[in-house]
Amino acid sequence: ASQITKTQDVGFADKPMLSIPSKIFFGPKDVAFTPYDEYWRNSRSICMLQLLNNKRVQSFSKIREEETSLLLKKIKDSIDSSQVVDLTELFVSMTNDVLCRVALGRKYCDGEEGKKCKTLLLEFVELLGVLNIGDFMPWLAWVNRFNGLNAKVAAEFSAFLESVIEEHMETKIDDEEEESADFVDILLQVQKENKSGFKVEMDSIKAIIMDMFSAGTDTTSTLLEWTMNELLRNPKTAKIKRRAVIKESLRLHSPVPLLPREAIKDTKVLGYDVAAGTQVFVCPWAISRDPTIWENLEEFQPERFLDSSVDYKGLHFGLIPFGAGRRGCPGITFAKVVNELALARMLFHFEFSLPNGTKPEDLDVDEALGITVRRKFPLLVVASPLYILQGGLPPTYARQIMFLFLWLLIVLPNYGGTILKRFSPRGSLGSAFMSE
Ligand code: HEM
Repeated sequence: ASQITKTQDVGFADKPMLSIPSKIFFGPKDVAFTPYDEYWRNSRSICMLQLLNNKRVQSFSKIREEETSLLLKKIKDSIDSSQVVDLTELFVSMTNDVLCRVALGRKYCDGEEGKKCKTLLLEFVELLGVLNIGDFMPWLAWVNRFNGLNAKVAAEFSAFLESVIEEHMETKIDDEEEESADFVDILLQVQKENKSGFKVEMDSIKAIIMDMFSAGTDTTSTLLEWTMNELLRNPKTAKIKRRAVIKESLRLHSPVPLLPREAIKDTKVLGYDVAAGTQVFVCPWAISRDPTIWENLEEFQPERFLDSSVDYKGLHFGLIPFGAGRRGCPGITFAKVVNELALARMLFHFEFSLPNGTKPEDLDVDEALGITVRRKFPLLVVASPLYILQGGLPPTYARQIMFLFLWLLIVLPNYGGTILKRFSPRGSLGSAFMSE
């Protein structure tokens, strides 16, 4: 990994030309599947400087808060109706909705009307996980060509984005609204200003937006799903600081298992000859389970990160879930804040257990095949409120403040410790997360 993404980063910065992404991204004209050329440099720079920089990610905080509140409300509703919660479904919905609002300005997947749009989005992301055997063994290309069904999904998604872009073109945003601009607004602005001399065509806008969905939704919901999976299997670890928990989840379940690269010129890697055009796959999943790097590697032990400087930003090659080098993930900050907020809020408000008396150690950990490694089956849980005095999730904070006030005034000075221990043996769980 270090050879490919650091020492010889430029020499392996190309991506294999895969037939499905090339078709659905119009060339490809996105960022993730584009060869290492002038086009990639320009589109990547738009992503880094305009769409995913810290300031921009910060400007979407209200969207994150609202969408995580909605997630909590759905969990609360499940408690009120004594239903099992499908966390997988909730995470997929939340990440889609966040991306929809950030990229397109509003949710298109709400209500009955939106069901079709939701299915379309999910099918589109799935499409990228389809392996076209012909890309690797040309003589088998006939086995699964880019078939009619795939082409239909791609065309529908493209038409949907076109209508969204036209809608945006009709509504002008002024300078004051700059702060609340979504990705389509920003890309249209870059197209208009044409400062860098890079001509942003309509296909590029569509492809970059499509990239945000394909690279940002599945990966984020997969990470949330596996983190909850591991916290359910190892309840004690939830008390450990969340960053460590997320790092350990990324170590055991790198959402993207393979980083595809292509050699630009003839070279040598660790003594082996590698010819120009050779496809090379770095495997973060396997590296994270390498016994020469990790102890007790099958165990979920977030504490291993507590006194360690190892991070996932691409500098420690034993942990590269976001890749590394010039093709490394530009969405780390975006993903980090959504994940941390969703997890912290969920664990602060609720306790989760497995339905039908399933023991934590019996929770299945089967993985599905695809561009991301998701759980094979949905993660079903039973939720219960963590604090006995918590009166649900009011639309405003007024009720919570009132409860807090009463709690501080009457209950806490007298019986605080006893009550918390008695009714919520894991009371410190949420507090540990929120204290950060
Ligand atoms: C937990 C969440 C995420 C994970 C695990 C993840 C992981 C990755 C990985 C492994 C790569 C390939 C890196 C390489 O080849 O070295 C990548 C690329 C990329 N990611 Fe992410 N990602 C996540 C979230 C996001 C988000 C939220 C966005 C945008 C909204 C995003 C946008 C991209 C883009 C555009 C690329 C292509 C970069 C290029 O080829 O230059 N990712 N990501």
